[in-house]
Amino acid sequence: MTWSFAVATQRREVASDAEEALAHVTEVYGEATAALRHISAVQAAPCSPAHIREMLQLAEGSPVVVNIGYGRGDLVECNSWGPLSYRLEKARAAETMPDGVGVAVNWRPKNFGTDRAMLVLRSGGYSVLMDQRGFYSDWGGSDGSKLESVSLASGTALLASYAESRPPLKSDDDAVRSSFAADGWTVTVSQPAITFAGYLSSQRALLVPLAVALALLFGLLAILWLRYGLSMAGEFRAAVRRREISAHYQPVVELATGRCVGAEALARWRRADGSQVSPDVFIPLAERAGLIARVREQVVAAVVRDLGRWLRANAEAHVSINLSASELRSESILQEFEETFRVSGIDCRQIWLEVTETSLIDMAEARPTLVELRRRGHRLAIDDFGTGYSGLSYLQQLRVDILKIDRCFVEVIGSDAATRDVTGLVIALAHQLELDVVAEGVESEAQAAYLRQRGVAYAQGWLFAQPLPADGFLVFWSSQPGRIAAS
Ligand SMILES: Nc1nc2c(ncn2[C@@H]2O[C@H](COP(=O)(O)O[C@H]3[C@@H](O)[C@H](n4cnc5c(=O)[nH]c(N)nc54)O[C@@H]3COP(=O)(O)O)[C@@H](O)[C@H]2O)c(=O)[nH]1
Repeated sequence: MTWSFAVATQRREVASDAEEALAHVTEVYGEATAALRHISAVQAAPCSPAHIREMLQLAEGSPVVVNIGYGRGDLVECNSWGPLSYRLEKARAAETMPDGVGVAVNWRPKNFGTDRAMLVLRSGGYSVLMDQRGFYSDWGGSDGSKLESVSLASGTALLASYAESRPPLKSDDDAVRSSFAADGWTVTVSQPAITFAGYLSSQRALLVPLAVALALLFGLLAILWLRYGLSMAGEFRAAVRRREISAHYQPVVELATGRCVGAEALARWRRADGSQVSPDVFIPLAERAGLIARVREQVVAAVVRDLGRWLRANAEAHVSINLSASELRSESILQEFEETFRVSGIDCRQIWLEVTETSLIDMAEARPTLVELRRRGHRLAIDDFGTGYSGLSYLQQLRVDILKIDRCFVEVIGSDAATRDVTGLVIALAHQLELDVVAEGVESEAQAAYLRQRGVAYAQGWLFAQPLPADGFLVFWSSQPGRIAAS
């Protein structure tokens, strides 16, 4: 049971107790009015022995009536115990109940004990005395419920006794209260409000085993995750050692003509069981294990092996390669690239280099490497543009050539999302900076049309092609009108 459910349940319980209390009050009152009706119908001479006997029998036979008195004027002449030898004034009825019976509340008769509070029902010459404690006792509420007050419609509350004066209510304490009114009566029932600590303790029998079960489950999951992570890390390390990282190529198309102009190389790792592991998993693993440079080196080797001939045959085509932040911190990549592209005969201008905004946070470390790579002819692209945390200050410190608009700005095109307008602003900004724009993650013709209309030069995404193995990419390239595959 949840906490809010427990609170609502308590409120419902107190409300139902209030209804029950009111039923009890009207029942008690009903017994007294029944006695009043009965005695009013008796034909005996007033205050005769027969009349007094009737009054005594009724009082003794009723659980709620204490005494019945009779008198023709303002004084009681006789009651259930006999004719009165002293002067006793009748209680004055201050209110009238819906059934027409006049009542005096909280009457304190001298000869019944000083703390007893009586309700007196007046009709004809009769006064029926009820002990008001009867309203408060045996009303049958739930455990912890207390009948706080019984009042008349006027608001006058009935004391249970003068010794134990119930009203006025304390309205500012920590209790849940409910009032119910009907037939000229209003009752208020209360229960101490459940506290959260009390709730927890009441749920202990359920919560303790649940907590233990959850702790065991989490422990087990942590162990499995750790073992999986460790085995995955070990497996990956071995795969890198065996040079098993390959590349797939996602075509980049020119939006104005629809023609493929190049590709993005995306690292791929196929495990021994044939399953592919997403780069979203193994690239962070490589970063943590200090293996990212070796992964990138294998991707570059794959590009040279897979597409070297094609690049040499198509001087205007390009392949872009992702660089990680850690690789920009050292200059070792410079020598490696220099050698690789010189030996393979690939023009550096055909190798675009993608870096994310976030990797440029430490510009002082990244800048020298990137400036030198660009001087050699590589084109620099800012990947996932708009999703980094670096602000745009890097654009003042580093000359770049291309902005790759992140998928999240493309997928909102045509939707009602608040970021929809940002897409247009990002494109306008890139144009203002005289940069080429590549839109990522284009999946629909409507998105392509929007981008084309705003002068975006290039796009990649499932609308055109998924990342393809080298063979598939070359088939895609040569199927374009006017394109020839490398022979
Ligand atoms: N440092 C390096 N990071 C790399 C390298 N290879 C990949 N990555 C990064 O891993 C991330 C996931 O890449 P991947 O699972 O390959 O996903 C790419 C595409 O498949 C996917 N994509 C392309 N088009 C669509 C599309 O229309 N819809 C859609 N839902 N997804 C699409 O996007 C990923 C390419 O993202 P990006 O690089 O931002 O262009 C990814 O962050 C890679 O960068 C690596 O060698 N080094």
